[in-house]
Amino acid sequence: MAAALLSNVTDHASLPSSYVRPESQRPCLEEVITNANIPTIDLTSFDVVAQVAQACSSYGFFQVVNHGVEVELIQEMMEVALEFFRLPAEEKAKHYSDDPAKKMRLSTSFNIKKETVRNWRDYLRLHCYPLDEFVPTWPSNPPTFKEVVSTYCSEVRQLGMRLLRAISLSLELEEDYLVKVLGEQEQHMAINHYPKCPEPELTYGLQAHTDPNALTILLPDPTVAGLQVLKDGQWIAVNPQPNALVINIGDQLQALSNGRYKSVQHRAVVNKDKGRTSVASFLCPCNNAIISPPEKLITDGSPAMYRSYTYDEYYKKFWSKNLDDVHCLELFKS
Ligand SMILES: O=C(O)CCC(=O)C(=O)O
Ligand SMILES: [Fe+2]
Repeated sequence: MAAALLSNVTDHASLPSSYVRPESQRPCLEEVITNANIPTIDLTSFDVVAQVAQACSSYGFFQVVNHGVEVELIQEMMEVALEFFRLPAEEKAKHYSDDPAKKMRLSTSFNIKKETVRNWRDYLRLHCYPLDEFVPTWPSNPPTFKEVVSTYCSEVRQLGMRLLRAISLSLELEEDYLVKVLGEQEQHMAINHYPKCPEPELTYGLQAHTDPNALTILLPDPTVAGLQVLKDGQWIAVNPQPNALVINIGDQLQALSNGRYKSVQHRAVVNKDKGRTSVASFLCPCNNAIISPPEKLITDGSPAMYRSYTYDEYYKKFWSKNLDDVHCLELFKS
């Protein structure tokens, strides 16, 4: 099974047809805007809430600096992620699974049982909260994996809570509104690895999608750009900044903000000369959290956009679909 992993092959001579997108769905790399970038917010600035409001309503994406996650830890996290994908095929095979219900699995593409065209990506998905429940199930190779990743997860969680409080305030809600509604949040991680690709203009590392969770904190590869964000119908390249983390609003914050903040489409493209690695941390509502727009954000001019639902219902629907299908939130419109 693990033979399916892209990272088991050092140099791919040509792009297998299963990865080739139809002409109308290719990335058109020459049309991507590379000199714009998403907003950067210094979390020590005095007007963080106003900057968050601006970034969330205009881009749904921003980078943060002075975010409190130690620089050495960020570097160690990236290093252990790279090391993991360099492990021998037999070692990686132990973790391989295509079943999205598994709480720890190494897989490839996105959802190979549902999709028609593959994505040029391998990924390791982990559940990360509570740590003492899940760390024992994680890979023990590389030997520093558990320690580095668990420390990174706790720091990122703290940052996530801080951001959720700023986002609540930016919506003129009580500071702990979102943290309370989301309940005992789950935390998932996707360590994405996109090897060098022989024909990057024909495929994606990860096709356009929105994140189904509440808030995502991405550690991008500092050496190569690849993440692109849709803004006013155009794809903007996110140029990684040293030690910055990339934040985006997921589907649940779009619903909980009654559509004021958008869970924006983004994608990862690949390139010929360099592999790329990214580490996405997803804060997810607890399964029985009720997602429903706050009274305060429902007005005559903006009625409730979505019906109430539990996150469990949403997440099951999300994984039962292919990313090419209609957007999952559309199915929850009131
Ligand atoms: O690799 C990236 O830059 C994006 C990853 C991503 O969007 C995801 O894992 O949901
Ligand atoms: Fe994503």
